[in-house]
Amino acid sequence: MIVTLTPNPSVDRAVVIDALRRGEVHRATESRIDPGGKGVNVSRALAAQGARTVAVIPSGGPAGHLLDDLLDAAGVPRRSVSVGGPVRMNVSVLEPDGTTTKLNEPGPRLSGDEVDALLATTLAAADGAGWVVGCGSLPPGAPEGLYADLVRRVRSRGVRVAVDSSGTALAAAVAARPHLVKPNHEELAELVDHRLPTLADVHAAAADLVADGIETVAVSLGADGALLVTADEVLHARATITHPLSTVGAGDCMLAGLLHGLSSGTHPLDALRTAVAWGAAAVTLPGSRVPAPEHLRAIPVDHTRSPDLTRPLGA
Ligand SMILES: Nc1ncnc2c1ncn2[C@@H]1O[C@H](COP(=O)(O)OP(=O)(O)O)[C@@H](O)[C@H]1O
Ligand SMILES: O=P(O)(O)OC[C@H]1O[C@](O)(COP(=O)(O)O)[C@@H](O)[C@@H]1O
Repeated sequence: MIVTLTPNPSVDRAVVIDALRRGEVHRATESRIDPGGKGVNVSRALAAQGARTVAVIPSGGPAGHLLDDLLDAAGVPRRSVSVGGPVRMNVSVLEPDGTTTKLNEPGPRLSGDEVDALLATTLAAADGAGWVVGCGSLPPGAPEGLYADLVRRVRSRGVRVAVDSSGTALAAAVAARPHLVKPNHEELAELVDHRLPTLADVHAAAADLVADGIETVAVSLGADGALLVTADEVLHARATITHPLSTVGAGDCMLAGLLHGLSSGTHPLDALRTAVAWGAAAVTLPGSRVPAPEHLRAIPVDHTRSPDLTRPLGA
């Protein structure tokens, strides 16, 4: 069982237009809504593959009701904590060449009691879980150290804990030593405060985090796949997708596949292969739709225990 905490979930609207031009009226050719927020997507991806999960979210306002309904309709188990402010609605603008522009709202302001209720609900759900994962940005009112607090409290219960966030929330969480972090390329560069142009740079930054006490650092690298670093191994996997449709939620599907693989006790290389297959399958689907088992069959994944670290990224 994998428990996800998304302190700032969303209803995601994806609109397809021919090309984005500032200041002009655009007529969308397609649109869809999905339940959103990073941990919500991790739970959706797990549930779509028949894996056990529960999503802990704050729920308030009309978008909160819609989010609850969308999750119920998708068969994603949830524990919603009622909050006063309205859940946010995020918009992704998708262009036919694969460019995705995301407009993310800040989210509702949470009170101290609401934050405490979210943590308490997550800890209650964590009893007997394989992993707990805290994901995404923090809404206004949530303390910067929320994930660090989550990490300490989940660890003290003997449960494994992961964090997928960015900026100061990620930096604070890293100091509390989660078992696993999943930054993307940009988030890792921001965390270590310098550019990471090659796989060797990504490896060095990830290895430093491992040396600081994080067991597994998995860095998602978009079309360059993902690098997984532990004290013993450096693993790389990637899948080639010729026509990406939407990258929204790909990182979340990748993390879901990784945690699923690791909790099934497979070797980390197999878990990374699963992760990359789930992430790559997600980019072949519209909006933040998560892959079903049939979407994974057509995704061949190259994987290696000895990656060429001199390779520039984005080549
Ligand atoms: N254009 C792409 N081609 C193939 N795989 C992709 C592509 N974009 C993303 N992926 C897959 O999805 C995963 C997550 O994507 P990434 O963009 O790194 O995450 P995030 O959404 O967190 O920024 C990658 O590790 C990779 O497996
Ligand atoms: O919490 P943040 O950083 O604002 O991100 C939330 C948004 O990111 C998503 O979780 C998608 O994440 P990724 O594209 O990074 O995988 C959306 O569902 C959601 O709208």
